[in-house]
Amino acid sequence: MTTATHGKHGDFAIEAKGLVKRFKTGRTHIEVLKGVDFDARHGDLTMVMGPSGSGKSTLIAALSGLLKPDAGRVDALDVDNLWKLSSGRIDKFRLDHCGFIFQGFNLFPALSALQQVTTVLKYQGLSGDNARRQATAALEEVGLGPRLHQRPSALSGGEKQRVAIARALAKNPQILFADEPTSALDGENGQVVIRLLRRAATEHGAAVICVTHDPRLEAWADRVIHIEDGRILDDQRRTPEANPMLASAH
Ligand SMILES: Nc1ncnc2c1ncn2[C@@H]1O[C@H](COP(=O)(O)OP(=O)(O)OP(=O)(O)O)[C@@H](O)[C@H]1O
Repeated sequence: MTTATHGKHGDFAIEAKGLVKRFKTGRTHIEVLKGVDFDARHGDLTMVMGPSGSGKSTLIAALSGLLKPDAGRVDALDVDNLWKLSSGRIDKFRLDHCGFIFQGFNLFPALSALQQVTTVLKYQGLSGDNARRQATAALEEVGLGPRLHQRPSALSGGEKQRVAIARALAKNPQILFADEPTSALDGENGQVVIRLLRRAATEHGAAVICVTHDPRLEAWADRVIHIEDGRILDDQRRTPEANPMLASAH
């Protein structure tokens, strides 16, 4: 199951130029993004690292159509200047093309693992049977075949995060945004999540953009971007280790 590279921006799934975002706190404005240029390619696992408060989550929100920047533009897939679209069309773009994974899992307490995933697919227009089939396949891919009918309260943190990943991947998104996806997980579950993100890039061809403090992710990344105080300080392309499990054990 590979997403063909497409979109008029070629290899780039997303390109942003000159992003500025300010927040008002009392009478003062703080500038959280100070003219950030950013891009991410299909098939790459791009890591965004930086200290707390450096603007990582704000960047993800501006790139994904969740938070309007004060200046700058975002071109994504076939869309020129995402922020010029109506809010309804931005929502549709996100629903059709983007997956999200957050540290808090964001699962509905009353729904089983299978229902968490089918709900999103039905919202996208799939019929009940197709949604169930696709959701089951996505949950099996993350190793949750035997836990399809459990609710979040009966799942471990690692399993909940895998449900969230299955939900994000089930629609085969071209862009996958992950914000601190391993921070609530122990080492072993963190590794499972990292491997799934790697696979989303390599096997599904998604542009995976992952904000993290977790240095274990670095071995799996194609690119590591460091952001500090609203500016990109460093942008390194690297070759992921053949066996990052072993690499990270040293
Ligand atoms: N809605 C808001 N109103 C005011 N200030 C905000 C708002 N959202 C974020 N900020 C501020 O912007 C700065 C950057 O926040 P952001 O969440 O992007 O940082 P981050 O790098 O993701 O941090 P962390 O690693 O702690 O999650 C912080 O100082 C934060 O307090």
